[in-house]
Amino acid sequence: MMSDVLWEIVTLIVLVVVGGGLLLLGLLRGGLGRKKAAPPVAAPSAREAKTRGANTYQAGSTATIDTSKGAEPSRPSPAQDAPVAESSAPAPTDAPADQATPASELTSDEARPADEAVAEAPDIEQPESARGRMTRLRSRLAGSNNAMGRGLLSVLSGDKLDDAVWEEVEDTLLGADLGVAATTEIVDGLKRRVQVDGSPSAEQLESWLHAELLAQVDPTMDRRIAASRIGDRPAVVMVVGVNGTGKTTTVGKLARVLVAEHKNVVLGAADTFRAAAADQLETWGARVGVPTVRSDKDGADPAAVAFDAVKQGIDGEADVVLVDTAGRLHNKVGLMDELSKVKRVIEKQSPIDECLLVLDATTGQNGMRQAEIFAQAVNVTGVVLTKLDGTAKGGIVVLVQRELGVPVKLVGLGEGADDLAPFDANAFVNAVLD
Ligand SMILES: Nc1nc2c(ncn2[C@@H]2O[C@H](COP(=O)(O)OP(=O)(O)OP(=O)(O)O)[C@@H](O)[C@H]2O)c(=O)[nH]1
Repeated sequence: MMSDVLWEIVTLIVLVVVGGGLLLLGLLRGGLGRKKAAPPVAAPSAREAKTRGANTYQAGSTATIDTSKGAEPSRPSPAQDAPVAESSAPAPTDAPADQATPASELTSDEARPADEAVAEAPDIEQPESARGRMTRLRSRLAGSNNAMGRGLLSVLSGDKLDDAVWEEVEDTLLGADLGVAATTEIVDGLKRRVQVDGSPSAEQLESWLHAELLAQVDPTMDRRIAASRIGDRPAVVMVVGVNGTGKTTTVGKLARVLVAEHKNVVLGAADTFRAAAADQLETWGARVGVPTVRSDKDGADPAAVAFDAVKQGIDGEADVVLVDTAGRLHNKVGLMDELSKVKRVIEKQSPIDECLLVLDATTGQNGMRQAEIFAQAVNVTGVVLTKLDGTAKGGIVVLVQRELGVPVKLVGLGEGADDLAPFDANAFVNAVLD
């Protein structure tokens, strides 16, 4: 009896010990199993953490002066010869176009590893010197405009110089957009010389024609551009003109001309009407290491942008500030008001030393009407005639100078980045009579 009770107690103890052990084991295994099944929490990569923490750089209304301007020039970029229309694409890099990042969207260098930032820095191009550009581009000018010269010379080289011949000379000059007054003066001048000389040789006639044309183009006009510091401040150049005439392109090309002359340039993107205009200008500037002052807001106040650009030019001791403006003409009063306001606001800090009017040479008389409207709003000091490579109407040079009383200072002779040349009266007449 006693041994039966003992056995029952021993069995009970064994069961309790084994059961407890199993329970403990089960609990332990269950706990570990649950831990294993939980998804791992990935630790953020160092790069992700930095990017999240970094501020995205947004170009504000003032840009910092790009100190890379003085940096050693890199090899010329193939983009230099690309059509200018393509310059509205993102800033030139060696990356394919769809990978290139517009300057306004760049993240600050803090956000990327140093080697990456270096690899993506835009190449600084070395623009071609402006000297002799018109001679280099002479074939472009001659290509379309020497039809007028050849026509005149062939008419004048006939057997006799009668009324029919003079009429044909007049028609050719008028057809090349010289305008009535200049045409009459040229024909009268030639007639007078013929009366004195009797029967001139073909060479003599050509040299008279050269002299008459040159007198009309007027080599004595002062075609220099205010682009050097005046006293203790930068020169301020305002560029006006109808959209599509090549205004923004001209400001970009002019910046290149000035950089080639070792000028320290600041660009002001005060054409806030067309959203892409500021990007386009900034791209031109970046190519030659020139800072662009802009606003990222569409339709921002152009006068405020112009003010900031001039301020940056003054503070940074630049040589020259080039201010691009909008030129929509559908509302003449609005345009005049806007341009006058830009002018007024700039003049709170500095006089405007130069106001260049950009005209498309292919628009002929229509362009002249536009020119007059601009001349009423601002004090135009010089004309840039663009697309002279694409027209046989080079006589517009003479017409525009007569009508506005200001010289043609620069001519656009192609879509290439260095196809803007200082206007040279002799080279122009030589090309026409080539
Ligand atoms: N053939 C030729 N094309 C030119 C010349 N200058 C500019 N262009 C072209 O003219 C077109 C218009 O140029 P833009 O600079 O965008 O015109 P814009 O007047 O500034 O227009 P907005 O920026 O809207 O004010 C572009 O396709 C240029 O490549 C030139 O001298 N010759």
